[in-house]
Amino acid sequence: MSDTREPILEVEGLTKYYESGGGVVDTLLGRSQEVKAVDGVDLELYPGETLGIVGESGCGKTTLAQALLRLIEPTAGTVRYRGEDLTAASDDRLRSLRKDIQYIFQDPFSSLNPRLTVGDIVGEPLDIHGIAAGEARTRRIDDLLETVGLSQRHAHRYPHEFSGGQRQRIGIARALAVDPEVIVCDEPVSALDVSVQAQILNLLEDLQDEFGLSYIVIAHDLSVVEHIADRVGVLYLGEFAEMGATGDVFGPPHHPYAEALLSAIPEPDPGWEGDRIFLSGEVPSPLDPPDGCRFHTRCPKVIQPEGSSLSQSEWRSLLDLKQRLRDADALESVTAVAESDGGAAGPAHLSRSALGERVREEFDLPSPVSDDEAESALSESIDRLHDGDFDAARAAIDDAFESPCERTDPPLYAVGDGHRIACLLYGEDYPDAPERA
Ligand SMILES: Nc1ncnc2c1ncn2[C@@H]1O[C@H](COP(=O)(O)OP(=O)(O)OP(=O)(O)O)[C@@H](O)[C@H]1O
Repeated sequence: MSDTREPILEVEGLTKYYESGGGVVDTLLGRSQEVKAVDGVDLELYPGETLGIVGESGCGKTTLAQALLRLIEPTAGTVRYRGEDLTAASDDRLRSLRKDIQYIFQDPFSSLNPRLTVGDIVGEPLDIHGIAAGEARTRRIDDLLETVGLSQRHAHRYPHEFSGGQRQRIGIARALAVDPEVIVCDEPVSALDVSVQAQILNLLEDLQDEFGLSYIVIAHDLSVVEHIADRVGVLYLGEFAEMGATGDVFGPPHHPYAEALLSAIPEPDPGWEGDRIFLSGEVPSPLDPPDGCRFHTRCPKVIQPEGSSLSQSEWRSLLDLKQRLRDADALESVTAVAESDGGAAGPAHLSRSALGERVREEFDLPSPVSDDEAESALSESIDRLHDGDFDAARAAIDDAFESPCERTDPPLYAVGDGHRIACLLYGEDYPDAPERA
């Protein structure tokens, strides 16, 4: 969806690196590492729309949401609200801007002050911003409680007397108190029972219609954003992998990461087995994100060098082996088959052919693999491993198996109207890529 309207919120290059001191020795040596939680994110939010932001745990969703509002200080980048740069605003100005941009926290159990009555929780922002006092304040609180489906009599009770869904309603009433234009909702329903989730999402939608609100909704659950968002951004290791209208992101073409996330959405039909895509490996550490495309270490569609005749699954497995060899400092850390085959002495005592078999079995590689050159590089690497020469084993495989995805960090390529995907498959250098929309 291309939009000719002016965005209400415009974010450019937003970056948040956390300092991670490491251990005592690192500190003494003056070494500190940076957790690259959010790394140069651009986004726009248009008036009256809902932008969903999805991704696995740890991909930087909460950091992005909080850096947007300067609840944590961004390391770099700008956030413009109606043209005004929030990142350059004075503390006073920021306080006043926070009236327009509100934040709803993930956990309604811990985000409400247990010592305040519901009336005072909802009334607090009215006091802070000097919006209403006395009877007007009481009336406003009563109205707000009714707006979110609670009632006046709840004003004198305490948060612990309410269910999870009701507490989230209190959080929403509190956010609405100052008449905001934008609400950032951080996992607004993930702490709630499934039956209550739909009620809260419906409430958010009703309030959007009634008050013309714009939302950013953070969720790890794709079905939540499918339900509520007009556009969706898929975050991976602090960067957007894909962004577009919800219907476009949920349909092809996909970023391979988004495709894997979508394949994991449970279907209502219990007999449905589907084509779930299992990603290899763990999410890499944001302390040291992979070079090139951040997803290449797990991507099922990682690009092969020209002329390769390997199957895609062989290629993926060879890159997994290459990664394991890079990180390895002992044979045991390459292949986990130590005790059963090598006895107590470990895999170092395996014969050459047994070691080869174990490596192929563990990485799901046939013997031979379907490309002659690749087979000879793999055999050479296994030979060197058997000699205990890690550098040579690494070199044999490093040179032979190189993907452009390891070198080039893809920009977000336009694949349709307002639909963008950060994957080299959609770049001009790869004409075999799936057809553009
Ligand atoms: N204060 C902090 N100091 C150091 N690292 C942090 C800090 N807060 C978050 N991180 C790291 O930043 C990365 C992104 O975290 P963030 O909480 O933003 O992700 P998320 O997608 O919201 O995850 P979740 O859904 O689990 O909350 C993670 O690796 C996390 O460990």
